Amino acid sequence: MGNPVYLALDVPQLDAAVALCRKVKGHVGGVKLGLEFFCAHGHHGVHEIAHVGLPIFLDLKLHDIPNTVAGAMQAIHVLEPAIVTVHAGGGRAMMEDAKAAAGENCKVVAVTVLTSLDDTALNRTGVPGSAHDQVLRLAELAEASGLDGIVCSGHEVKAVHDQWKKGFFVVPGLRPGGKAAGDQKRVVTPREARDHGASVLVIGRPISRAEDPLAAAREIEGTL
Ligand SMILES: O=C(O)c1cc(=O)[nH]c(=O)n1[C@@H]1O[C@H](COP(=O)(O)O)[C@@H](O)[C@H]1O
Repeated sequence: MGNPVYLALDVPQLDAAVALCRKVKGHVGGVKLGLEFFCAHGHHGVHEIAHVGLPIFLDLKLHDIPNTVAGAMQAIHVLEPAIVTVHAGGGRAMMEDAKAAAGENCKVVAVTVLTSLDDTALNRTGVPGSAHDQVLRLAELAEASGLDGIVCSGHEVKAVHDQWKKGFFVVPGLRPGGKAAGDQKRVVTPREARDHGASVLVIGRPISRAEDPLAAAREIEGTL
């Protein structure tokens, strides 16, 4: 298996994002372009990053009525992303239509409970119980909707993997030992996530904000 680390390019400047990608190429398996990047640089920015030659994970967290989400999926076909995210909270019909509209080579994965939420913050959104149970419920719905997998934290990935053997599991909220969690609440190390069944490890600031991003990427690679 190749390097499972996808670098989250949550960097405002396009030239800085391209330079960072070039620097760590060979020590990450792909790059994740999220809302900050896409809102600032759109299709043009994705094309610029694609020239670096790493697989692209387009993390747009689509969440709308089925027709609108399917239209958005069709509009990003040309960018040939390897992975795209939608929110599981959009429901079964939305996920089914998103998958049907995605290209053949594009994995569609559902965001379950954001890694920035703990149980208390989740309960305040009106969802009772634990983040763990909600992730398992939404994973079941994503599988029934024909998606490839889900996004969850390293706290849940083992249980989800036990329930959905062939699922594709994206795990963010990763911090190599001792690194500041920041806004993340449900955090594990990259190695723990991998050992518990993660398919993709999403890592942003521990690499992008490191004094030496290449050294940070290499160090993480060495722990896997
Ligand atoms: O869908 C995601 O990638 C995602 C889901 C989630 O629950 N939590 C989460 O942090 N992410 C993304 O993963 C990345 C984590 O970045 P760092 O906290 O800097 O490593 C960010 O780009 C987030 O948008």
